[in-house]
Amino acid sequence: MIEAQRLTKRYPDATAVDGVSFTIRPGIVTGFLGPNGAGKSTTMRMIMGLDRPTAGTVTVNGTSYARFRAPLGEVGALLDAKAVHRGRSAENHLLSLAATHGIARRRVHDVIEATGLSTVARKRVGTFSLGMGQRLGIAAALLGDPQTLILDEPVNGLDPEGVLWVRTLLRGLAAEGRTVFLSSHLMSEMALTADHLVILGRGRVIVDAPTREVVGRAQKAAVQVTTPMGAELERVLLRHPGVSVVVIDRGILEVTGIDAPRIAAAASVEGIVLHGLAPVHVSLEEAYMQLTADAVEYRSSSDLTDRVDSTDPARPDPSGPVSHDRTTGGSR
Ligand SMILES: Nc1ncnc2c1ncn2[C@@H]1O[C@H](COP(=O)(O)OP(=O)(O)OP(=O)(O)O)[C@@H](O)[C@H]1O
Repeated sequence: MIEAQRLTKRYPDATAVDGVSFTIRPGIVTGFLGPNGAGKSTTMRMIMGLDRPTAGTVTVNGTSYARFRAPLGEVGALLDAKAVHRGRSAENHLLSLAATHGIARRRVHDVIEATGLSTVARKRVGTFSLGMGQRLGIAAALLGDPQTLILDEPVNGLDPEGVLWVRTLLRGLAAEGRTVFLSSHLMSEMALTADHLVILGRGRVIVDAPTREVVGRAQKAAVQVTTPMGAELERVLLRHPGVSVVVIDRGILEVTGIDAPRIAAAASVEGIVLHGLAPVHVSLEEAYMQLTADAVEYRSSSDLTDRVDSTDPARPDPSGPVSHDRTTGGSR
C-alpha cells in the first residue's frame, strides 16, 4: 500500500506536486496518468525518497522509503531505464544490485530468464535497444521479490509482444496481492492493464476512481447505426424530438436522443433496412482527453491551428463532405 497525504513539491519557478493525497491499494494494478508536466515522475521520485517533499508525506506499507533497511525487498522501481552503467553486462548489473542486499545468484538468473534477457545477459548494457533496457529495468525492480512495484512508463519502447508480456506480468503480480503502481501515456494499454486510475493535472489529483467508472462516466449514450439507407433513416429519425444524428461515414450514423429499440421500430415502420445497431463505447483515451482538457500545459501547434481556424468564416466545413451533424428539437 502506498499512501500520500497532502504531498507537495515546489521548485523555485513551479509547483510540481500540489497537495496530492491518494491510497494505492494492494491486489490491483493502479495506473497513474496525466499530461506532460502534471507531476507523475516527481510523485514517484518522492515515493522512492529521491526527491524530498516540500510538504506532506508519502509512505510505502506505512514506512517512508528512506527508513527501509533492505529497500529492494520492499519496493521494486523502474524510474529511469537508462540509469544503468552502460559498460557493464546486464548480468553484472543485476549481480551488483543483488550483492548490496545479499540476494542469491540464483534469483538473478531467475529474473533474467523471467524478463526474456537470457540470450543478451552477458552483453554490455550500452548496446541494448530501448526495449531491452526496459526489460533490464523491470528485472532490477523484480530482483528483491518486493511487495510493491512502481514503474514509470514500463512499456516505453517495447514491441507488441513486450507490451503484452508487461501487461500479463503486472496483472499476475497484482493477483498475487502485490501493490502495482505504473504510469503510462498509452491509454489503450492502460485501459487493459489498470483496474484503478489516479489522474493528475497541474500537480493535483483530478480523478481517483476505478478504470471502468472513469470510462463509464464519459459514455455518450449514443447508438451507431449501419444502414444502406442512411439518408432515409436520418430523415425519419429527425422527425423525433430531441434526436441528433451525426453521419460518421457513408451508411454509418451516430444517433443520440433515442434508444436502439426505438430506432429499429422507426426503421421497420418505414421499410428501412438496417445492417447493425450498436451502443457507442467511449475509449479511455476519449475519457482521459475530456477529463484533462483544462490541465494540458503543452499543446501541439496543430491543436492551436484548429482552434484559430475554427473562428475563420472562410474555413471549409471541418466535418468534410461526408460527416455532418443534425439535431432536432434544439436539444444541443
Ligand atoms: N528538478 C526540477 N527543477 C525544476 N522543475 C522541475 C524539476 N523536476 C520537475 N520539474 C517541473 O515539475 C513539473 C512536473 O514534472 P514531472 O516530470 O513530475 O511531470 P510528469 O507528469 O512526470 O511529466 P511527463 O509525462 O512529461 O514525464 C514540470 O513543470 C517540471 O518542469
